[in-house]
Amino acid sequence: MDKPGIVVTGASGRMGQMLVRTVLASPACRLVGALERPGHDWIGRDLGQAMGGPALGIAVSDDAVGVIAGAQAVIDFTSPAATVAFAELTAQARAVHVIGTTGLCADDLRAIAAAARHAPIIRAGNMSLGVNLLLGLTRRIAAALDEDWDIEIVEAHHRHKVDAPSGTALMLGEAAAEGRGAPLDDLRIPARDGVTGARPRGGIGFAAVRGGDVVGEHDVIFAAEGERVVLRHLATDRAIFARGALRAALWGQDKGPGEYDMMDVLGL
Ligand SMILES: NC(=O)C1=CN([C@@H]2O[C@H](COP(=O)(O)OP(=O)(O)OC[C@H]3O[C@@H](n4cnc5c(N)ncnc54)[C@H](O)[C@@H]3O)[C@@H](O)[C@H]2O)C=CC1
Ligand SMILES: O=C(O)C1=N[C@H](C(=O)O)C[C@H](O)C1
Repeated sequence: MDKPGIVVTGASGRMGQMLVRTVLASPACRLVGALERPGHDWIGRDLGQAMGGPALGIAVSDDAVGVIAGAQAVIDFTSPAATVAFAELTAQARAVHVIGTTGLCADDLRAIAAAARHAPIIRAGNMSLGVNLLLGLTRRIAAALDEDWDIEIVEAHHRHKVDAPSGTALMLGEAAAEGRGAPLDDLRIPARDGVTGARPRGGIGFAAVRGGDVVGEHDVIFAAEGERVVLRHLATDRAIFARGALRAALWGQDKGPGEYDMMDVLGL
């Protein structure tokens, strides 16, 4: 059987370019298309040349219907609105949709769930091995410690990031809430600003730092009287996310319709 053909969406983006390089370097798949948003100045240009290298013979396109129709997998790190549209098109093509996009709202998640009735969708706010390992540790530690231990999640990202808390921070928060035996919505402490009053016992707090070129840093802090436990993940190279996403696209090739995450892909 032919190697799976992969389409990268948002091909000019920070993750898009990293994904293009990762797919091209893999002997297990072929790059068959690159999508950008209508009006982007890469549309119609050769992808390799637009990235500052030799020609690849793949023109960057805004024809999502036509490009996705020829794919076995779509790797998508774009924006929530684009991802919802790609979910429907990828499901129509019965291809695997790997979603790295964060900042998705409840309506977006419902649309993605509807698309997953027709084809596999693998979605995670963080595709790295390290963060997915940290999810299990966070759940276990939160389950072992009582409410004398306050849980705070602190994340830092580059100045261009548009959503907060990060997708990873929310995943870590969900893991901590699961350890505490309650939904995150019940435990989440609203963002602090002004006279907030004392910290609610048992709540889970979030704080976001934005600046410079930080790739992604996450601390899960368990703080009690007299001691603290801190779990930390530092991403220093976006290649970790791209490798995870490609692994998910290949893993999904023999999977039936449904929603999956990186814990499924990694067997964690
Ligand atoms: N799950 C994970 O492991 C990771 C997730 N992310 C998430 O991925 C997303 C993208 O991040 P970056 O690459 O840093 O952003 P970026 O802004 O550099 O790239 C996004 C790209 O998507 C393109 N785009 C927007 N609408 C489009 C459309 N309708 N059709 C085609 N392309 C479209 C934009 O033009 C842009 O080139 C964010 O939500 C971010 O949080 C980022 C890193 C890791
Ligand atoms: O926008 C980013 O850059 C990142 N986004 C993801 C998130 O929201 O957690 C993953 C990673 O931290 C980088």
